[in-house]
Amino acid sequence: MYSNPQKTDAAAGTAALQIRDVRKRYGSLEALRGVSFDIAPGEFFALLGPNGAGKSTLISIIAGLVGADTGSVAVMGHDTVKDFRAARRKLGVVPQELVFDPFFKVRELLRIQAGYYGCGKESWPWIEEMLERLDLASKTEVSMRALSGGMKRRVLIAQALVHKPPLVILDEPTAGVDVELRRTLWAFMRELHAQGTTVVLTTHYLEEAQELCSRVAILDRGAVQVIEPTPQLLARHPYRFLRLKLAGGAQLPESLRELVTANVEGVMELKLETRRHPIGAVFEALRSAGLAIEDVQTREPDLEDIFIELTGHKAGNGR
Ligand SMILES: Nc1ncnc2c1ncn2[C@@H]1O[C@H](COP(=O)(O)OP(=O)(O)OP(=O)(O)O)[C@@H](O)[C@H]1O
Repeated sequence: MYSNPQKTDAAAGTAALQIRDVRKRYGSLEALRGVSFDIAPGEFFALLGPNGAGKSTLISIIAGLVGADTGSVAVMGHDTVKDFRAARRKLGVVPQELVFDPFFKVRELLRIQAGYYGCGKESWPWIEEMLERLDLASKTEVSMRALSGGMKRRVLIAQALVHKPPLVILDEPTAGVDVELRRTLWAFMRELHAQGTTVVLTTHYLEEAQELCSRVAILDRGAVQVIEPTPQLLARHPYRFLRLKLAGGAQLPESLRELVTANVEGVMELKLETRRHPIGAVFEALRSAGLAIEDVQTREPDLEDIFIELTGHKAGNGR
């Protein structure tokens, strides 16, 4: 079983991840402009942002793969530069890119990876458990180069977890993967989280972040725009959406047209600010214009709406 990796660190009150004023330039481009935040042990945290926001740069700095120009990062209290080895042992990163050694077989690769962290045969039962859980049991003797993209991603996930790190960072783990792997991965991560693992996730699928993560940071142009518990972020926007289809394909009265945010085959979506446009007033305007409603639905704003409002970008999964 996966023993609780968090107990000692949580008891000591140490942040799982502490980021202090991290800056990074690539030539004239400021990829990170002074990023600071903490993640507490046991959080399921979403790091979101449009393309180019700086998420992967920040993750590479946390993993010690890229150096920050200034600032510091500590994983479970271990500085990622001064105390690199200890910090690295506390961290598992599932990278966005499929990077692997093509010649190793799956089980062999995982055992070697465990060895890098100083874990010997005592880690083998955990490796076998992960092979089962990630549906890799039939691939243990297959070499990496012969695996499909989805299977390679499963191995990368196992590779990141091989030393049972208390902090796991997943960089776009579900980009381009099938529904089955997505389900397997989230069930597995939820279980590890329930046992004490701190999880940080970047994703363009905001419904995943909304469902899984208790707190969200939105990074944009190298800076943290917002960092809040998910329910608070969802609740602070005083509007809702009304989807309407009018009988006979009729058009809306002039006074309501400015509220339309989408119109697909006669189904219109209106964004209603709760105070300025009470729903009753919309129905009243339709009734006095002699218009009949064929279908109606309301929808609360979700993380995707809030992301668009804050960054001016779609997160990437469309709707
Ligand atoms: N090695 C590099 N050399 C030069 N510029 C880089 C390098 N790595 C990243 N950048 C630039 O830094 C900015 C931040 O990139 P980064 O990959 O961190 O963003 P991201 O939020 O992870 O984006 P995505 O969601 O597309 O992965 C981008 O403008 C990118 O082009």
